Amino acid sequence: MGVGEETTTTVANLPIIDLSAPDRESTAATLRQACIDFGFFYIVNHGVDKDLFGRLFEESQKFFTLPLDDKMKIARKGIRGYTPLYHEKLDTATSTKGDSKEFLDIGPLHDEVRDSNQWPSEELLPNWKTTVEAYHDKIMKAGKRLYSLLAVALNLSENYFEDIGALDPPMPFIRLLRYPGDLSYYTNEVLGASAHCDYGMMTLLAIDGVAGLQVCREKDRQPRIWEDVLHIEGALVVNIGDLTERWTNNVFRSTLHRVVPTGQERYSVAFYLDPSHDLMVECLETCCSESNPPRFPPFRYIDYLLERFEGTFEA
Ligand SMILES: O=C(O)CCC(=O)C(=O)O
Ligand SMILES: [Fe+2]
Repeated sequence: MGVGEETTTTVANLPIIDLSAPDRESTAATLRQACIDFGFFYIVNHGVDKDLFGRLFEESQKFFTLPLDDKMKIARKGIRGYTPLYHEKLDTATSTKGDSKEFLDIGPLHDEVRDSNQWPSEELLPNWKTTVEAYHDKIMKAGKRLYSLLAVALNLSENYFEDIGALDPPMPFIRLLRYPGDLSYYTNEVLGASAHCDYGMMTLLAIDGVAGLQVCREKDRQPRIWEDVLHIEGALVVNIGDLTERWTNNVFRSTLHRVVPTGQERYSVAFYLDPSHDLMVECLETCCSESNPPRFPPFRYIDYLLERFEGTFEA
């Protein structure tokens, strides 16, 4: 767990945002406060039903249960495909081997790039692709609702992110993750996911009910205080990424988080809701003023993203 870090006993009391609530102004106000206080919240009534979550986790489990040779047939090329245990290290400040997790990244599914994805063999897993595509479809719809709610929460027009081309095209990634249950895969330094902030706009995370996810609200304070994020049946956990922190001039926070081992195997599915790679990101007009000037110069999203990836993957 690292020197100077406390073990956690408290539970993060994260706000719950109802995506289908009729009063959008009041939902947006709750979202704003959640992004200022925590950078993490739950969403409910998001349009992904229990049956689809069930099928998604079932297919995920089937993939990770395949022999390593089969999984390596779709080993990561660029930023898509399978990454075995210990090959990614989210906390680049530590000198140990990578995180104890394996995962499969499925990139955007719009027409021009959908063929760049690597899918498990249809003979081995006949329902895999259709299940992940169905999940992508539903969660992207939830993501678009979040985009407009976020705009309202920032005192911008509801279509703000669409109007500036953030969805032109959107570049979301689905990451299916498995953390081994056997504690011999971990050490004090090797966690399931080492402490990190997400890079992009927002992450919508489906977790399977096994504990392990923790947040640290004060990233610069030592020792770090970690709080457990509990699973709420049917809810997704959402967190703000560094891109949004910069976009909002640090008004919304991108919160440090990690996954610690519990002795139980754990599955999760992250949906990184990322904007168009060519998007120019500059401080939102509602987040700066003469007395509070922008803290970050404008940047093109892909340039920033590639910089963030540096050093996290083993060559
Ligand atoms: O598996 C989890 O619960 C967290 C995953 C995560 O933080 C990430 O993929 O960025
Ligand atoms: Fe994360």
